[in-house]
Amino acid sequence: MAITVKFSNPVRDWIAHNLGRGAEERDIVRELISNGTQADFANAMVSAVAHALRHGAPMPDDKLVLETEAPSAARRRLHEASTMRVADGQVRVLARMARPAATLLSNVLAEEECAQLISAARPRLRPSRVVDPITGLDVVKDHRSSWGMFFRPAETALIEKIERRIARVIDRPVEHGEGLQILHYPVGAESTPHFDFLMPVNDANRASIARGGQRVCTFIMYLNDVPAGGETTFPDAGWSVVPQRGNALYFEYGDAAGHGDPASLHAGAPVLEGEKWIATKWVRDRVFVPRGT
Ligand SMILES: O=C(O)CCC(=O)C(=O)O
Ligand SMILES: [Fe+2]
Repeated sequence: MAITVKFSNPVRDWIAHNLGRGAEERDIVRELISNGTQADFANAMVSAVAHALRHGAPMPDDKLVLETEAPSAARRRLHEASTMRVADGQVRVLARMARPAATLLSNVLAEEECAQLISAARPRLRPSRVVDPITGLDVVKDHRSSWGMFFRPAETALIEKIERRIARVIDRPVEHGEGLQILHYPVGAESTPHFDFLMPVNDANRASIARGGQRVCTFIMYLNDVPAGGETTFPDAGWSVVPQRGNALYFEYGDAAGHGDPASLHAGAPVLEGEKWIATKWVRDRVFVPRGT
């Protein structure tokens, strides 16, 4: 069974125009969502136009036919036990979510490890860059932006130890992980709604997918307590996770056919008081080869 949604031609042309300028699909989806389009539809509209452009197929005209069957929800891979033994401790499961498939964990990082990650990252932080959905250019946003840096895989003994622990918890090979990213959000900074999976609409994303396949899951570790704000929110699911030092949020979005789950749309809410530090590990379908190696 399928449903038909109205898809006005000016919106279609606006999407095609931005794809043609090299804007990322996820940024165009985000822009549509912030203008009131439901996430599933925004995703479907942008995919339909991108598909037509890529294959020289006719553009959708005035309407879009969607299969009513929901994209298969990512299968939750974390096992059912309430605790998981790792080399140097025990990770505890606090909560689970069916869609997006997600698990909230505590006792993932020790207080000392959080402090060490922050002090190793601090001198290497750079303003986070985003792709402008209109121009497709990589730009530093404004004062609301976060600051970030990447560690190389296994860069130090501490990073290697944490990467092995994550691999054990999520039951995927350590080699499938991208380098660990540290993000720092000062007061007022946020991360607007986005998907973590990569849309193969520009050269950078296609090259990235070629270096390890699609992203399939995300593991966010909270390095400090945030006095107010800074939750990781899932607008479609109506769920938000409060940052607490040492906890981690795991969520999945890859299905067997390599499609991202639209329910995995997420954001970092503005920090209202204090600051927020997180460490994120994005995990690929295959062995990830870092750029320039
Ligand atoms: O800041 C957050 O809580 C979300 C971060 C995020 O979306 C990411 O690292 O991919
Ligand atoms: Fe994200």
